[in-house]
Amino acid sequence: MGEVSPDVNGNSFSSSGLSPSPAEVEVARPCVLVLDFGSQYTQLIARRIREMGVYSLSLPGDASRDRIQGSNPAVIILSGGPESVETPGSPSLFDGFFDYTRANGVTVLGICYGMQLIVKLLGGSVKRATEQEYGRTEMAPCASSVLYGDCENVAKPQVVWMSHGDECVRLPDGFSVVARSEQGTIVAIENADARIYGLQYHPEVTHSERGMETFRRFILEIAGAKADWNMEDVMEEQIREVRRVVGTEQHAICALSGGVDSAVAATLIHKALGDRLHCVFVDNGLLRYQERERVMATFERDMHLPVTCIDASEQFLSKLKGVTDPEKKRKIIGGEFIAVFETFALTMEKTLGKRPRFLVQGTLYPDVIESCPPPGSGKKHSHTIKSHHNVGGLPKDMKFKLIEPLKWLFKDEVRALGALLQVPRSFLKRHPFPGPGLAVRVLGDVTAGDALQILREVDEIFINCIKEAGLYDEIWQAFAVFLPIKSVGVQGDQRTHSHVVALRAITSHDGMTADWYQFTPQFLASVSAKVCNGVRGVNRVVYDITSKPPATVEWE
Ligand SMILES: Nc1ncnc2c1ncn2[C@@H]1O[C@H](COP(=O)(O)OP(=O)(O)OP(=O)(O)O)[C@@H](O)[C@H]1O
Ligand SMILES: O=c1[nH]c(=O)c2[nH+]cn([C@@H]3O[C@H](COP(=O)(O)O)[C@@H](O)[C@H]3O)c2[nH]1
Ligand SMILES: NC(=O)CC[C@H](N)C(=O)O
Ligand SMILES: [Mg+2]
Repeated sequence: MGEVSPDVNGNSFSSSGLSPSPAEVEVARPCVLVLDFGSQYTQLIARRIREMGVYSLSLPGDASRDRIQGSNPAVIILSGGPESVETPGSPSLFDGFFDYTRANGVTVLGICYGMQLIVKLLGGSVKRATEQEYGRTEMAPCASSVLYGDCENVAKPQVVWMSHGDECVRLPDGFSVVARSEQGTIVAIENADARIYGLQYHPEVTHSERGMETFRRFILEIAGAKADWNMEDVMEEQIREVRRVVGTEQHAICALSGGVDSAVAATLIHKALGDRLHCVFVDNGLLRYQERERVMATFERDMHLPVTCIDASEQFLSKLKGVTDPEKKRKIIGGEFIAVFETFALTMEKTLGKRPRFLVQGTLYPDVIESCPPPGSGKKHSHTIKSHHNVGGLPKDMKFKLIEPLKWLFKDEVRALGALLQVPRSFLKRHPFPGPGLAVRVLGDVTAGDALQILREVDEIFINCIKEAGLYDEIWQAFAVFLPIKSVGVQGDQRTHSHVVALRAITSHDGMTADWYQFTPQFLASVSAKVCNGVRGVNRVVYDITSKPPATVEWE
């Protein structure tokens, strides 16, 4: 474990040992192997397995027989993916895959695309569905299966999370249907003799209410995997790894944002490097109401980390002037962040006598997944959903080597690691705030009119109302969005033609799937009144009632 491998930008980083690079896969220890067909959830599957204390790796879906065999899988999970199995050239398994699994007693589970692939390859049929299913769907087991605890849950409905447009319409010989959705779609299949199972929905996402129960039964009972892997080793492993990569002389800069991830990353790296770590917080002009003052005060008071604050707001905003394309905005912001860090490194060189060569970022796995396929994750079939500023938004020629100790972790794992590292609770409880900040919440040109100012005021009112109602901790993330449209209103008997703002609040565990938060109508009414009364230029407030999928959390 712990090879230095090139990251998405061609720089070096220390891989965490949680999701090894291909070079690290030559391990004889039996594992649960996730074969990746480009799902947004591949690492989530691997992570769910880690939560069960079971060792897990991932490889590309079309990996060769030798590569798969070399990783010694006791169980193979075929992930979902954006392609259709009916499209010529769509990713598939090596020839003779099922002969191999049968001969070696490997248990197989296909999820979504993975299930469709099983059905197609073994002689059943998959078609474009008349009704696509995205997000919340109700289904019920229709036959006794260990997946659902034998007879116990037959005919009992459960809410599951779907994301598919194709469906299995005829099963291969030896397979039976064990669950259907409320509209009759086949959502679970099995061939217990051949040890092959399939789920059309995503048991790995927390919004599938009993998904983990089913997933657990599959891994532990049906496949009989061993639970002998310990997540607490991660911290020690990372500290050792960072020391190895940075050595005893070099210095590192840590980009601190006031958010959970960078606070945890900084604490971890501080343990490894001590005062060779130099933290920097950037005011990019896209921060929330009084964010800079609040964050700097918290760093000093609670974290006792020396942090330099750099005001680069004019630099960011001038580059963003007139830019409306969301991906362009993200790339500009990623580039400007690095430009600021490089200038800071030069300043540090004057006092230290050497330039810090490493940049620590609190990048998480969801940032990476949605930005681009990371090497070593086995992902090469995924679509880019958005380029997170700290991953897909970075310039190719940057001079730092990246250290991203949380790169294979999800938010809730980071919070758990933070608690282990005694990061103050005030940090761990904060809602996530994206690096590109309000730029992805002002749709269109960020610098147009007083959009940023209006958004800051609306956001502050909304968050304060949530805090006053005691709801902050049960909501995963809440914010306002500035829409580049105006609507007609009547205020004080006068006709107004003013801005519309949207409010969004979600529940989630890891940012990968989310549901909208169900406020009471009274709460929404009071926020709406406060916003229209208190913020000049706004005469209409709407509430976003879309889950992820089909929407993402941020609007851009
Ligand atoms: N204003 C900023 N100044 C310096 N670094 C930043 C800033 N905003 C973001 N970053 C860097 O980008 C990384 C990714 O941002 P992201 O918002 O995902 O994480 P976070 O801010 O640490 O945590 P959270 O997701 O809880 O807000 C951060 O961990 C940090 O390293
Ligand atoms: O560091 C970040 N850099 C980014 O560029 C970025 N874009 C989105 N987010 C946050 O990630 C989570 C998932 O958001 P999306 O569903 O909008 O992709 C949510 O918590 C988002 O706020 C970002 N974080
Ligand atoms: N999430 C998935 O795996 C989707 C599989 C396939 N692309 C479909 O739409 O049915
Ligand atoms: Mg943040």
